Parts: sequence; C-alpha cells; structure tokens
Amino acid sequence: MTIIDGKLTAKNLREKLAIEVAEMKSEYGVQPSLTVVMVGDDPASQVYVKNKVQQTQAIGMISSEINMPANCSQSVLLDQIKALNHDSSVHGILVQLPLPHHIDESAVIAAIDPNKDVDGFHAINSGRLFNGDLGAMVPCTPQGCVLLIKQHLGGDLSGKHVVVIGRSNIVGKPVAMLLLQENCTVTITHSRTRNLPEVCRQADIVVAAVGIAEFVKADWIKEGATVIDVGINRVITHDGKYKLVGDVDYQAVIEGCGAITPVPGGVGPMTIACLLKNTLLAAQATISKRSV
Ligand SMILES: Nc1nc(=O)c2c([nH]1)NC[C@@H]1CN(c3ccc(C(=O)N[C@@H](CCC(=O)O)C(=O)O)cc3)C=[N+]21
Repeated sequence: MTIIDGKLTAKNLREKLAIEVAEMKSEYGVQPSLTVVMVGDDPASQVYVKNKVQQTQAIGMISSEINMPANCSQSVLLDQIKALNHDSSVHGILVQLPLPHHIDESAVIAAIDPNKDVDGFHAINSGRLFNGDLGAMVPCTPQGCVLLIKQHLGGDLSGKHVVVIGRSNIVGKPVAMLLLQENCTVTITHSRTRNLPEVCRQADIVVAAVGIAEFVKADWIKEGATVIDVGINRVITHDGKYKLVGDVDYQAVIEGCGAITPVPGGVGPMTIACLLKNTLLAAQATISKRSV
C-alpha cells in the first residue's frame, strides 16, 4: 500500500514553476501576478488564502489580496472584477468561494476575464474542457487529482475504470472530463446513485469529492485500487479539538487499497500548486500575444 505524498509532489511542482518564473522575469521582464479577492471572512477560505499568498511569493510571483466586507454589494464586487480584468499587471484573478448569500456566484464567475480565470470556473473554460480544447484553464483540484493518479500509476490511464463520487462544477464534473480525456472509463455518482458501494467496488480508481467526513468505507474499495480523497472536513475530536479528515474512512481503507492520498497532505497542497501553474500559464499567454 502506497500513501501518495501530495505535499512532496506539490513541492516538486512548485520548484519547477519557480525556475520558469525566473526565466520569464529575465527573458521578458514579466513577473506573473495573482490577485485574490475575498469577501467577508469565511475561516476555511482564510486558511487557503494564507497558504496561497505565502507559496505564490515563495516561487517569485506577485500576490495581492483584496479584502471586501461581508456586506459589500454585488455591483461593487463586479466593478472590482472589471477593474482587475482591465489591469494588465494582473495575470490571474481568483474570487474566494463561497460568497455571502446575497451575491450571485455565477454572475461573479461570469464577470472574470476567462484568460485570467485561474480557477477555471468560467463557462468558457468549462466549455473548453468539455470540448477537449487544450487552451482551457483547468480547475486546480481536478488537475491536482490527475497529476497524483498519473504519478502513482505511471502515466497511462487508458481503460481504467474511475468512479467519481460527487458531481460539483468545481471538482466532480471537471475531474470526470479530465479522466475521460486520459481514456478512462468514467462513472459519475451522487446522492441519488443506487447501490453506491457496489458501483465503487468496480473501480480501479475512486475519486471521493462529496464533502461528507469519512463517507467512503473499506468494503467499497476493490483490493489494490487507487483512492483519491478530495474532502477537507473539519471535525471535532473526543478531546474537543478540531482536526481535518477527508471523505474517506482513511484508517480502515488503507488496509486493502493499493494507494491513497492522505488528508491533510494529499490533494490540498496540489490544488495550490496547480493554481500557481495556472497563474504562470495566464502570464505566458500575455507574452505570446505581445510577440506576434
Ligand atoms: N475560488 C476558490 N478557489 C478555490 O480553490 C477554493 C476556494 N475558492 N475556496 C476555498 C476552497 C478550499 N481550498 C483549499 C485548497 C487547499 C487546501 C490545503 O492546502 N489544505 C492542506 C491543509 C490545510 C490545513 O492544515 O488546514 C492539506 O490538505 O494538506 C485547503 C483548501 C481551495 N478553495
């Protein structure tokens, strides 16, 4: 049984990106820059923003943060996004989700310039991904999942049966599209799926992205299967402390599976590394536009 080390894989990816960032600076005088817009103070988002700002700067990119109050109106937020769209010194824009309930998330995502949409959430980018267009900004968590799977299984995923648990626009659907592009046979399951344990037992690879702590049990997993745990759930332990657990019953599943990603230290760090990669790609696209 292998524990897939997302922390190390993410570190290796960041080191490669740092070299490309330095080359871009010296050859073109361009330093990739990412702006994170945060509305209100959701604690889960704060953890993420803290890690992201530190890691963006550590690989030589510019990172800035715009904080808006929780009661900020949708039109003020949309104006802020428009200003960032027009600011040529900003290559990547990320609006932290979730947003307060009075703001329409889809309207906000639609306002981001698709070329600066480093989350890959804009309909133009999901459409490109759906069409297998290599120009898509690919969502970070799905990208991270595929990199971890390929690293463990050695690149060729042809014919592997993947069962994805969860059908969100940010993980379930895009990870299914990426794996389909890798020639996997993909089953997307969700809360209405019948006989979910039985369906999961067919899988060579399980991607758990439901957002329910320790939802996936040991007897759902075929012996030797690869288990990718996307969940980040904060639970209270018996001694009253908080800890992070995934969507997989980790202690039980490690017995029989072939490989598993831990939480923390699995998909989470890869999400941030892929965000940095998307920021670099967004910056590179502005250079190739300039030179022609
Ligand atoms: N527009 C937008 N894009 C996002 O990608 C996005 C977002 N909004 N809102 C919040 C969620 C959450 N998210 C995480 C990414 C990495 C870790 C991560 O690195 N986790 C560490 C542990 C962190 C800890 O110790 O708490 C790990 O799993 O090892 C966590 C959470 C991105 N999100």
